Amino acid sequence: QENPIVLITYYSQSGNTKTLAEAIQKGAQSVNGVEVKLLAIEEVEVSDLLAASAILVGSPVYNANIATPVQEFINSWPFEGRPLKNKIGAAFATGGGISIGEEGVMIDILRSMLIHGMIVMGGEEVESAFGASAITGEGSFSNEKMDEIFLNKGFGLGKRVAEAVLRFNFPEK
Ligand SMILES: Cc1cc2nc3c(=O)[nH]c(=O)nc-3n(C[C@H](O)[C@H](O)[C@H](O)COP(=O)(O)O)c2cc1C
Repeated sequence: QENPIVLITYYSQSGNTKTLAEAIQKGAQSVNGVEVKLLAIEEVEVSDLLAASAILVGSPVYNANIATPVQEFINSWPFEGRPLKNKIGAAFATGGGISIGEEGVMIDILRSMLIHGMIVMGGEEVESAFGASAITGEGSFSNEKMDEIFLNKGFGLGKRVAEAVLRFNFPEK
């Protein structure tokens, strides 16, 4: 039998959300028994969504909201018959500044997932309760390299989602 698939997908203009997605990928890959796929949203086919047992979606914060291409991507998901029901869902986001949008963006993503009947979850620690988020442009977090604190949140989210997939092992609809 093939391993269940964890799909990590993101939109990223300047690379930050992709970097966080890669940390999530490492966390998911640290769990034996799952296949991990990392794709930009524009590369995702409906078949990728249907084949996945878990879907993690990441967006940059744009004017305190989810980036439009990410919302359009989610709006394109198949809904008739609710084929994404019972898949595990999680969110991640990067924002330039502290407390100017990332939490809202993650909640927006989780809300859309709930409409699809997905089972949503957050990260490992209370600091990633809504998902993994990173600040990329304020104070000491404006470095070229993403701060370790955020990469660890990403790793923890990926690991937790992969473990949940194995634990629940939802039957395919
Ligand atoms: C049009 C636009 C609007 C933005 N608005 C916000 C905002 O409201 N709050 C915030 O924290 N960051 C904001 N940012 C900063 C981005 O969220 C941040 O740089 C993010 O890490 C970019 O992700 P990326 O490198 O994956 O494209 C904005 C960036 C752009 C381009």
